[in-house]
Amino acid sequence: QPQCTWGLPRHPFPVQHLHHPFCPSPYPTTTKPIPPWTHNPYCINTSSSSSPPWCVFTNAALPSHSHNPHGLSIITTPDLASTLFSNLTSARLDAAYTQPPPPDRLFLEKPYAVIPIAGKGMGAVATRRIQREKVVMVDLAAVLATVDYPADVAERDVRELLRVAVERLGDVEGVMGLARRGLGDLELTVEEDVIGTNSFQLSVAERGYLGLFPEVSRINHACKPNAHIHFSETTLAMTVWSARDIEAGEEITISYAGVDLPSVPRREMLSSTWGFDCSCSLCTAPETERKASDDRRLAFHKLRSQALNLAQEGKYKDAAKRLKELLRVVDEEGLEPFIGDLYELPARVHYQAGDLETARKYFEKCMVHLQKWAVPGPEEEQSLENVREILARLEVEMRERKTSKTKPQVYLGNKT
Ligand SMILES: C[S@@+](CC[C@H](N)C(=O)[O-])C[C@H]1O[C@@H](n2cnc3c(N)ncnc32)[C@H](O)[C@@H]1O
Repeated sequence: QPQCTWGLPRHPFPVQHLHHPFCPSPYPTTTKPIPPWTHNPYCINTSSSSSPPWCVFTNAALPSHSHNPHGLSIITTPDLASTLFSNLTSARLDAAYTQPPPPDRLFLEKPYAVIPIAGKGMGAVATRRIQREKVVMVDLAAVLATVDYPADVAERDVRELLRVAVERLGDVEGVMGLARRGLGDLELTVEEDVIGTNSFQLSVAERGYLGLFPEVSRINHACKPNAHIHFSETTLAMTVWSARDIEAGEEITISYAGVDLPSVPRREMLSSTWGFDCSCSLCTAPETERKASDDRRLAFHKLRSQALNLAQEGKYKDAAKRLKELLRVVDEEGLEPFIGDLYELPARVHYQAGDLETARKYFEKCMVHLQKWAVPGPEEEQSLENVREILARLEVEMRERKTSKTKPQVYLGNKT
């Protein structure tokens, strides 16, 4: 590969301190922007000469297939920007918008419209019936802003970076027109208000970012939502999946907080982090209904920690009993679509308890959950590979069991 992703020739020898040791940093700039950026990076230097500058990197034409691309601005260091963009090849981006293929992915036309919702500003409402487990929306980040500034970066510089990040986007009005909380006392700039009101906290390449997704950010929160979101570090896109059948005319909702939280911490989190008092159907339901939901969510946490402790003590049959009860509670509370990463626990516990049939059922559920990452990144690929291997080994073991009645022999641990 003679060239680096951002168009510069590779170093003949690796440079140790760079994330991409064979690629020069795209900073300092040349007079012409270096692809994939459509603008020269806008950078501020920190007072320490040894720390890297913090810059805005923009490609105003992404996603490239869109008629009205909102663009992507990343606020980070040059090395980190190159890490993010080296993943974001056009093939991967295309895949984010075409994977999974129908029938799991919905049609070319949007199955929703953004319209006013009483008491919540705007919101996304289904314009047709959406079956459970369909891709409803895919949205590339418009702004990814680091939350890891070193202490010597001044507040006014952070504001300036945000201003430039938004100003350079392909659809500035679209982004500036998103919801704002307008926290008067804090004297926020419009960009800060928009980002603070609409962004999700994300981890990319093990760093913390605020991610703004203009289309997803029109979806309101519900404590018992009918859709869920997946963010891919590989494509920097957020995918919205329906969690149950959604009827035409029904509002599409996601959870901004942990979907398993009981009402008090949930409402506190929504108020402190997102700045609003939740008026979703669960929060406005009669007291008895809210209490029943809280009881189930508390039981969920209690049963999970009991099952974990019992499994650690090697009491797999008791752990399996707790997990059976836990999954009943999950079902009753309608949380089943949101707990995909929990299935590994019952899978392993049932395996250790000698119930290979049930273990296989849960490993298959793990697989379905992992496959939901529309375009899996390297970590998801590895997890998928692990589960595939486990399932193959289980099949062999089940066949052997049928002939000789032995106890489980293989420990289904992660590959080291
Ligand atoms: C990410 S935006 C969602 C879209 C927004 N309603 C709009 O008009 O663009 C978050 C804002 O929507 C409103 N919101 C979202 N979910 C809500 C809920 N469950 N109850 C009340 N307000 C909500 C709050 O004003 C919140 O600050």
